Amino acid sequence: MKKISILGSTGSIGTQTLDVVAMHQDSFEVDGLAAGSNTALLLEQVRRFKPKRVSVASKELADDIRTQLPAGVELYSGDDGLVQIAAGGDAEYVVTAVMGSVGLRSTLAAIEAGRDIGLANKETLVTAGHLVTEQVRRKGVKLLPIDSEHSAIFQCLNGESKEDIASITLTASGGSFRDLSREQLRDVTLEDALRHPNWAMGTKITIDSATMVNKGLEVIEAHWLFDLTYEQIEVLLHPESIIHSFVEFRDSSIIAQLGNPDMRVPIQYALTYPGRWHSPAQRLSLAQAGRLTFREMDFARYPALKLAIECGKTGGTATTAFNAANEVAVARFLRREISFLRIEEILEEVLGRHSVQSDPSLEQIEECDRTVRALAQSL
Ligand SMILES: NC(=O)C1=CN([C@@H]2O[C@H](COP(=O)(O)OP(=O)(O)OC[C@H]3O[C@@H](n4cnc5c(N)ncnc54)[C@H](OP(=O)(O)O)[C@@H]3O)[C@@H](O)[C@H]2O)C=CC1
Ligand SMILES: CC(=O)[C@@H](O)[C@H](O)COP(=O)(O)O
Ligand SMILES: [Mn+2]
Repeated sequence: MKKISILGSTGSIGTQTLDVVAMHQDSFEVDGLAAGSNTALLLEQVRRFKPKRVSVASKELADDIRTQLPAGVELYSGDDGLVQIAAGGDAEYVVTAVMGSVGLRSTLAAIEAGRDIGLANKETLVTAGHLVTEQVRRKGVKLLPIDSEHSAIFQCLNGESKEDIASITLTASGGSFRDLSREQLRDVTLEDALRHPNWAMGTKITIDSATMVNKGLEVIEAHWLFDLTYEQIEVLLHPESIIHSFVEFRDSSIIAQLGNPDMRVPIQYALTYPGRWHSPAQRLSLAQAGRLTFREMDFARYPALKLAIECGKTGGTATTAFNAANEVAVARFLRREISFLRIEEILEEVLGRHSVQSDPSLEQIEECDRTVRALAQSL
């Protein structure tokens, strides 16, 4: 029995993690669940998976559900609530699946408590990768990637030595607007942007895929997870999302990981590593797929990807600022306050004004995150 807690249990990754748990009920016990504001779904999850502790985004939401929880279930709220689910109780493994840098403190708390991490919350590594990876090393815990590209790279590197890696390539679907020119992006709607061609995901990451910010965040995530230089990390357009990513070694061999786009596979692998268990995912038939296609990444078409990689190379608070500005810009687009192209403009404007601090402490990261959010909201 592996005891796990899930931060963001009501989201796309959170619910799919519980699908995996439900499929292997004799192997997992759910200790804690943290949700945001979807209390109806959280209560359903409580009835089904019987966690000992739960958390919601605010005290008001906690007050709403207090009387509906079974006796004995501990109830927490807010950012401290997330930390309680991450580091309290006796889970040995924490899945971090909240959206955004709000997940940073709870991820650090889970690592400090000696828990292995299944990491979906890529913003945590983008905003403070040096703090997270340093703490992982110090505590000797496992940091297992859930993001499909990083799970693919992790699988390709199994048993290989780091010195033999020439480069890794993250594949990109191209997102909802991959067949549109920049000119055509002027008039796109929120509904269009939310129609990802291959993956059903939360709203924020779906918009990030359309701007190609998602791939930028993933390049930075890969830098921290695999300790590679930015020069070793490449990006390739692959509209079918069948090859999830690949590694080229110094002898020119390439090892890739393939599968139908279904997040339950990388989620399960992160939970069962190094084991491979039966999964409900539909098997990939290459004969049926017929052909796989690739296009070189067009950095002029996707300027936010270029900017993200530049921030990664700069380091320090540049990636913190990039992430915070993006979270705010995407939230504003989702509220229909700004147009799709304005997201990129806000990123450019914020980064243009940002003074980078190198090797920032947690407090400096949080201060940068706060300041940039205020600026991105005001633009
Ligand atoms: N979806 C996917 O296929 C993939 C996602 N990822 C990454 O995984 C992470 C989650 O993505 P996804 O599942 O799509 O996102 P969703 O928006 O679907 O889910 C986000 C989850 O976080 C919770 N949450 C949001 N804010 C807070 C808060 N302040 N306190 C506590 N909980 C909060 C939400 O709660 P509620 O809904 O109750 O408000 C929800 O459970 C992101 O970092 C994303 O980049 C990576 C690869 C693939
Ligand atoms: C499923 C997953 O890992 C997402 O991050 C996915 O990669 C999004 O696809 P694109 O960013 O390639 O459109
Ligand atoms: Mn991904």
